[in-house]
Amino acid sequence: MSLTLLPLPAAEVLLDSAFLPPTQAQRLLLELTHSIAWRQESIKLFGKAVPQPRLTAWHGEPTAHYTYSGLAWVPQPWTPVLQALRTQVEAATNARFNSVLLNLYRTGQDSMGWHADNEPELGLEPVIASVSLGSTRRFRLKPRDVQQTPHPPLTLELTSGSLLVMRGLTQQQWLHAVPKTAQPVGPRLNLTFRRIINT
Ligand SMILES: O=C(O)CCC(=O)C(=O)O
Ligand SMILES: [Fe+2]
Repeated sequence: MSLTLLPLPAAEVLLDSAFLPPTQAQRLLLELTHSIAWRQESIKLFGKAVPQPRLTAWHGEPTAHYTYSGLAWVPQPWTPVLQALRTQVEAATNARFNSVLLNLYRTGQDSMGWHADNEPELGLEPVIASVSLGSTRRFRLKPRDVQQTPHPPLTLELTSGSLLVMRGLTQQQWLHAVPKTAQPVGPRLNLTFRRIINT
């Protein structure tokens, strides 16, 4: 399959719903669920530590320092499985990545709020490549400023083995989220490949 550009103003969002064969996606889901040292990090909200509603892990080159939601992340080293997937993602996107953030949404109650991946370490127009494994979850996108970018919010169903790419102005002009769902859903594992620019 191949990446298809979505017709959005002031954004470059591409989706390949069949990036990985279902058997590889299933194998990766099981392998990563068990081998990654998942952690539930807390973020500080009004001085109070609030646990994030998902499990996370961060792997990459030792030089790829990163601050995320006020947390200083020390990357774990690449594993052979993550390296192999990175090679596949680099070939499909024609981009280079030096780190990957992993998110495990255990149930429909796990989620990610509205945000942009616009940390200075990522540069002005980052390429972010997102691989989804396991249960389908809704991925929401909306303009940061609807006056400036008139477009209604949209929802993508990110299925197992899909590849979503955000690049160009997407992180400057748009926000994205993975909302909670009341539907009974199994675990979903998401990997976002990133390039950290250390200045
Ligand atoms: O789980 C997803 O699809 C999105 C993850 C995400 O937005 C992030 O890690 O910044
Ligand atoms: Fe994000």
